[in-house]
Amino acid sequence: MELAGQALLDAQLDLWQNTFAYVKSMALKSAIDLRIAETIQHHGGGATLFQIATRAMVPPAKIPCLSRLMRVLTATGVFNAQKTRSGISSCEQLFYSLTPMSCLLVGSRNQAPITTMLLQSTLVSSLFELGGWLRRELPEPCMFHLRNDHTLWELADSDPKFNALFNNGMNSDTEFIMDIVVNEFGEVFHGVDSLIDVAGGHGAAAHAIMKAFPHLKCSVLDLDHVVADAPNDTNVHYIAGNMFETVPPASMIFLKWVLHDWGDEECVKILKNCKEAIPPRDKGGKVVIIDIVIGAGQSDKQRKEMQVVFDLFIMFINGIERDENQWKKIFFEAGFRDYKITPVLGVRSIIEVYP
Ligand SMILES: C[S@@+](CC[C@H](N)C(=O)[O-])C[C@H]1O[C@@H](n2cnc3c(N)ncnc32)[C@H](O)[C@@H]1O
Ligand SMILES: O=c1cc(-c2ccc(O)cc2)oc2c(O)c(O)ccc12
Repeated sequence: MELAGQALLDAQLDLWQNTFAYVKSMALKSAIDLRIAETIQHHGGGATLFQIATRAMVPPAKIPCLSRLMRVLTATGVFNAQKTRSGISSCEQLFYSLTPMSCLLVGSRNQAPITTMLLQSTLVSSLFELGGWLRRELPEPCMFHLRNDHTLWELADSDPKFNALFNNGMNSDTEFIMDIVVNEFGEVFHGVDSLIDVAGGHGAAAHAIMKAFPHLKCSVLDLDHVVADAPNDTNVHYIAGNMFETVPPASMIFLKWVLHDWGDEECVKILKNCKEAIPPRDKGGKVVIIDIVIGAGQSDKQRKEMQVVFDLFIMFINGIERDENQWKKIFFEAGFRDYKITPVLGVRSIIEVYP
């Protein structure tokens, strides 16, 4: 392909957009670190540069740099900026406000904890290993292990700060998505009287389900050290155990963001244990999975791109996002007979699996 003129410059622009994508990520991270969305909300939905600088403790000499950061965050749709005349001099100044994206950095649907977790250095730096990791023969450590000398789960177990960052991040995601699941797709839980949230962490999903359906008896199964730190002020019942060994009985088994951590063989093992835990289909038994199904649902470019980017991202812990055929294969190998994919959670789907 011989490019010339404008096409050549457009190609360079594409290259730069991909090369500098991380600068946008770091601008977003700094907006969270400096609590800019909270400052805008604190000032009634519109804040000046000076107000943002004051609450973020940015010294006067750095205000021009902060202004340049705000220019990027406005250009990339994180914030809006509007010119307004104010004060005695009636000079023009910018008022920054929230966009739908930055509304997710404040309030009850706050996604700042998961965004902070995703943009911290142990995770981001793992992806520096991608090229080298691809050249290594199997079996070998995942990118996270190569970079940090521990698996993610080992680090969570040994480093309380990392553990808190990870659990708070996962909790904020769970609260966000479960609010939609129970309010808009609550029929998934109809006819169910007991549920085990397998590998449910600190129980944010079980808590949301119990709040919406108080008759439902909800338990969380997770590893000893996770259950040891679980909150004790809820009606959720916590069970310390290993999903590869056994899953306690219930009419429904719930798995959110769990199977994408594991290869097919491990998933089949987990799903077989889930199948043993539930009654037959005509007695209401089913497994409900919240995960990505690549290619399911609206196939707009942005959604499809996010699904495959997420798949590459989760490779950092040897995880995988699956398409329908890949899911089908593990369901049938685990002995299930039927499944239904409802692709209604943005890039994620609700998958109901029947014995
Ligand atoms: C990505 S987190 C998902 C947590 C939760 N489902 C959510 O969406 O917030 C994966 C969870 O799997 C748990 N886990 C890993 N190995 C496990 C095992 N063998 N048995 C039970 N839980 C396990 C981890 O402790 C962690 O809480
Ligand atoms: O490192 C992660 C990140 C996530 C994740 C990303 C985006 C969200 O909105 C929620 C969660 O999920 C993970 C996960 O499920 C896992 O088992 C390991 C690592 C991560």
